Amino acid sequence: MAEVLTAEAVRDRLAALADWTGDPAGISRTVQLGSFPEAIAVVGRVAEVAEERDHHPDIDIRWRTLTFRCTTHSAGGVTERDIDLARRIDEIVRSAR
Ligand SMILES: C[C@H](O)[C@H](O)[C@H]1CNC2=NC(N)=NC(=O)C2=N1
Repeated sequence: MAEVLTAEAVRDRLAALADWTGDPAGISRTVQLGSFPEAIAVVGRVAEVAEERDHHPDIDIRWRTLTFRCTTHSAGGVTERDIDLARRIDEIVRSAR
């Protein structure tokens, strides 16, 4: 099972993920899309990636604003799997804008 990163390791990884904040309990990013359908399309693409990886972010949907929170529930905190998922979410958001 993936190990929970230390606070220092999370800070280190977040230095390369400019839009994300967090700590060993979880990392999150809020993003506003152009419209509700665009936001839902992003959620759909993130859902595909999450299913492929069997690793799922918590997602809050408020009209066209999405908040993604990544933590590994089975490990009780942030692991490298969450860092990888955050990078993929960034790619999906980038290509949707
Ligand atoms: C059985 C299956 O592997 C688990 O339930 C997966 C599914 N997706 C998951 N996603 C996340 N973020 N954390 C988990 O611990 C997790 N567990």
